Amino acid sequence: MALKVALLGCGVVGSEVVRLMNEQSTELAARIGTPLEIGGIAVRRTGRVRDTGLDPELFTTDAMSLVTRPDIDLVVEVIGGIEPARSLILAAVKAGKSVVTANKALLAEDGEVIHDAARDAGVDIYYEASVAGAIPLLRPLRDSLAGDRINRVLGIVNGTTNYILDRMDALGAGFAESLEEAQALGYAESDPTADVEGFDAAAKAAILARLAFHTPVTAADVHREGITEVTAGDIVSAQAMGCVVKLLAICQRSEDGASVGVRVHPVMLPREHPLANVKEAYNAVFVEAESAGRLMFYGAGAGGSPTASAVLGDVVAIARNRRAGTFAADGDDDSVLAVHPMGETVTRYHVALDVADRPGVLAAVAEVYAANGVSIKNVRQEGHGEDAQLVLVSHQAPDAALARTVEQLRTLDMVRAVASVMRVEAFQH
Ligand SMILES: NC(=O)c1ccc[n+]([C@@H]2O[C@H](COP(=O)([O-])OP(=O)(O)OC[C@H]3O[C@@H](n4cnc5c(N)ncnc54)[C@H](O)[C@@H]3O)[C@@H](O)[C@H]2O)c1
Ligand SMILES: N[C@@H](CCO)C(=O)O
Ligand code: NA
Repeated sequence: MALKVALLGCGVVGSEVVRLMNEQSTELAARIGTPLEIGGIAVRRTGRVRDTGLDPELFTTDAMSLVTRPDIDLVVEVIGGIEPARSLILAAVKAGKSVVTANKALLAEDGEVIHDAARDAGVDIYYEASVAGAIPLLRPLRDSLAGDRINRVLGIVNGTTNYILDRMDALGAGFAESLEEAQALGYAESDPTADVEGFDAAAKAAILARLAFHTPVTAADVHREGITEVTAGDIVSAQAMGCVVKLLAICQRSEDGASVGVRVHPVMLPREHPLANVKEAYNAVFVEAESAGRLMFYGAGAGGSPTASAVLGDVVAIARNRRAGTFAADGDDDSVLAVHPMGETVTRYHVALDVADRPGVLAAVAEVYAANGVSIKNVRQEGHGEDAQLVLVSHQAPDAALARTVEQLRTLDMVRAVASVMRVEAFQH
């Protein structure tokens, strides 16, 4: 008997899922031990002629009836957004169907409800495509690393912003013109807010943190800063330190192990770090685990066919589970660690100050750092006379103390302007 798949959404990803299921039907059937068949495709409008080679009767606008149809075994949700995706997934799960979804926004907002429902119903929910597209990442975190203790995850999980920052680094271009170029090439959407403001990366950070630390984390727990304020001057400052600027999703266990911090913001990263060499719109995730050490996962984070590859991998995994008469309950959130606020997260700051080159300036600046309990790692001066710049890199300190330091530096008479402020990341050990 064929395994019947209901497809919800036939856009960029959905249409590639259809194409690959058709093209690889023989291989997929061999791998699963039974043929895969598309039982129905939910679309917003059925009017358009579709170039899928499929029976037009398969298309429906009634997604709810499709997901609960008794002959459907498995539902693939590639509509995106919160509703109706959430109601459709919950209805499918309650009707005993396993689900594959690429929907990071929904999983980051309401993942626990969906995972609990799947566990209660004894069905699978797989979502490899939701973070870093084609890159096998979530199942390695969930399965291969289940015997280890993960301390930190650093990820370039948004291709659009990586492309923009890469152009700024390579060409000295500004943010606005790099964004325009990304849009012209089809990397950035016409409304790029979710990417450039870090919402997309924050949703992915929540999903990664949940899997890495076995604890519930939602998008609301993630501190988020995008790249719209990164200037050509920041990039030059980074280059002067042998760094590149990257937008990172960072999920980090606190030193005492009692809590986790989850954040998305631009960082300066030394060029020798493997993530610094992730160019264009590629994604990569760097995992630091107690026993496994440093691991990196690299590849295409988006695009119809890479994302469909991850979706189909999940379909095969679920099909194999079904044949074995089992399902793989997702991370049972055994830890329930607190998520600490950004102010308590330990970070380091790079700060460049436009100052006049006069006696007492460095002392006054150093005093502000000292008053906030922040130790300076190194300081250098660029230029001289009225055009001097002091560049300071701090040791690690709570982010709140560093942010306070910068605010107080702004009020010093001898500081003409705070030219660049950015957190610095490096290898942890
Ligand atoms: N495109 C990528 O590279 C990529 C990568 C990783 C994850 N994803 C995720 O995959 C999902 C789909 O992304 P996409 O790029 O294919 O989006 P898309 O906009 O191209 O496709 C979504 C499709 O769903 C349809 N749709 C909307 N509401 C519907 C409804 N109620 N019933 C039936 N169909 C409906 C839309 O008409 C559209 O054709 C999203 O969750 C996205 O975050 C996409
Ligand atoms: N918009 C995302 C792709 C989908 O996750 C990116 O730029 O990486
Ligand atoms: Na992935």
